[in-house]
Amino acid sequence: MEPIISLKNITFRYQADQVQPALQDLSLTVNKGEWVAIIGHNGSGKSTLAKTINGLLLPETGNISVGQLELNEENIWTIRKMVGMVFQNPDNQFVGATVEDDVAFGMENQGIPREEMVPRVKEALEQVKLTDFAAKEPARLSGGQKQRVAIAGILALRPDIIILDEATSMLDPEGRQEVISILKEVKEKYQLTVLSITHDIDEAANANRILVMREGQLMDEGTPAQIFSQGPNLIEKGLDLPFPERLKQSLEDRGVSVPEKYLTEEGMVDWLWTSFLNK
Ligand SMILES: Nc1ncnc2c1ncn2[C@@H]1O[C@H](COP(=O)(O)OP(=O)(O)OP(=O)(O)O)[C@@H](O)[C@H]1O
Repeated sequence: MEPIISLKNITFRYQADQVQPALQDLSLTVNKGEWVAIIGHNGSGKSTLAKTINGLLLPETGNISVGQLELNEENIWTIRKMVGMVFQNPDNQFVGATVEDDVAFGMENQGIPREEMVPRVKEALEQVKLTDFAAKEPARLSGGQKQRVAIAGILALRPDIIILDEATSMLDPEGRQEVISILKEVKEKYQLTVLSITHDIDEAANANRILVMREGQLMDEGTPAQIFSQGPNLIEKGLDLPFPERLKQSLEDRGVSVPEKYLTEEGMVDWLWTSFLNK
């Protein structure tokens, strides 16, 4: 496995006299092609972490590497090109008068020639399934469509890493699913590394690994199955319980003995089927 993001002993304070740093001696590695979800309560340092990775915030101690580069003032712009960020509020991310202008905006900023921009906008819109919306005003789109436009704008810049900072938290369930399914597709197609900060169980379930933050530090990490099987403790860690786990608890409360291992929804249906319905 090849590390693509590496943080070593990062401490960050917003004010010099802040007693509890936003990030405290934090070390972590994300491998190329991995999807890592970061969960944790409000204020645990997740957004701060995301902003240190592309140099929006500079830590007071520690080292950050992205790809082969150690983040410093000289290569901060190279690193920003490697890392695309999607933020929480879809309405704060628009600059273009139409969807295609918006997707092209980042490329204009990078001075990419027009003849290259045009096919890239087309491809990016195809990828997020919004080709028919190219000439529409962004304000007319749903929340999920707006976040897909934001993703298209990033894809057009050909990044190596996409960081989503609660990018699905303001969306309705349908919009959330749209965004998650697009992300899965583009991650595979472009071999991207994905870092998603989320409270949403479905989004976290797609990760290869979940990191749990508390008070600026990592307090736990594991596969989704390992983390989800912690049951009610998950709520403490900033996630809602997955449906099969909630169902297991209700059954247990009613005296039904349930498997200890984590069950996906499919696994739960199989188990219910074989345990009860066949009897
Ligand atoms: N601009 C700021 N100025 C001062 N303190 C800040 C600022 N932004 C965040 N903090 C503080 O830094 C700590 C970490 O905040 P951060 O936003 O990284 O947490 P988070 O886990 O992303 O929370 P949320 O889920 O609410 O976004 C918190 O104590 C927060 O109050």
